[in-house]
Amino acid sequence: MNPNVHVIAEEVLSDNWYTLKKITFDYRRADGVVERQAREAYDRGNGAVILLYNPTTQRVILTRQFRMPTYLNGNATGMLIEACAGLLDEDDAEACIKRETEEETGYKIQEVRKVFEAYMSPGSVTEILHFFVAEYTPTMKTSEGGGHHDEQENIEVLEVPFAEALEMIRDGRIKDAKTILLLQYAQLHELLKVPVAA
Ligand SMILES: Nc1nc2c(ncn2[C@@H]2O[C@H](COP(=O)(O)OP(=O)(O)O[C@H]3O[C@H](CO)[C@@H](O)[C@H](O)[C@@H]3O)[C@@H](O)[C@H]2O)c(=O)[nH]1
Ligand SMILES: [Mg+2]
Repeated sequence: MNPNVHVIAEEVLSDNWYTLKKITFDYRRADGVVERQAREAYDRGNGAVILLYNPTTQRVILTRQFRMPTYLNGNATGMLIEACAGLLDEDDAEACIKRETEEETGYKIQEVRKVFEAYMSPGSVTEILHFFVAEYTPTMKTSEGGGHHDEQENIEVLEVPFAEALEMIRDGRIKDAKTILLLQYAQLHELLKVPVAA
């Protein structure tokens, strides 16, 4: 607990699919002056994301789906290429990401490795995201994937050469922060080889 923060009031502004609150609080600045502030916070729970990579074929598994908030903000088709991800429910992050991987991509994976956690939009969204990587092989593909039919997910599964995925960051075809973080993690830690450009 932070002794410089004293919450005065919490008001629920919206409680539909997720929850938007307005928090009024007193904040003691470094110079000792106490200021009253208000901040809105959107709580949609926490999430997990995973990069599936195959060191033999030098490929990664990504997904493509429609994301309305991006459609509202400059993404002409609303389609977004992302690493497989999902919101946590009662399960822990590792169990959640294994289940989500099977639902969305059709790969049934046993071994995952957690690499870091990050707040993705700390000024407005409460969510912390758990980042994973895992190796996949063609034999792990047990179904088509595509996401939950009940949840109208319509997720397309893409298998992309790693070098091309990195190129897609540079040319703007990949514009999702969690996906960029994981692809750059893979590059930094040499999970896959990137051919040296001629
Ligand atoms: N009806 C309705 N459904 C919603 C709404 N918001 C989300 N959903 C549905 O709730 C489900 C959530 O699917 P998940 O796969 O669990 O989550 P995600 O949306 O892929 O979230 C992942 O990506 C986010 C964006 O990068 C991350 O923020 C999140 O942590 C996670 O990694 C999806 O079927 C989505 O359509 C809503 O307002 N109304
Ligand atoms: Mg998802």
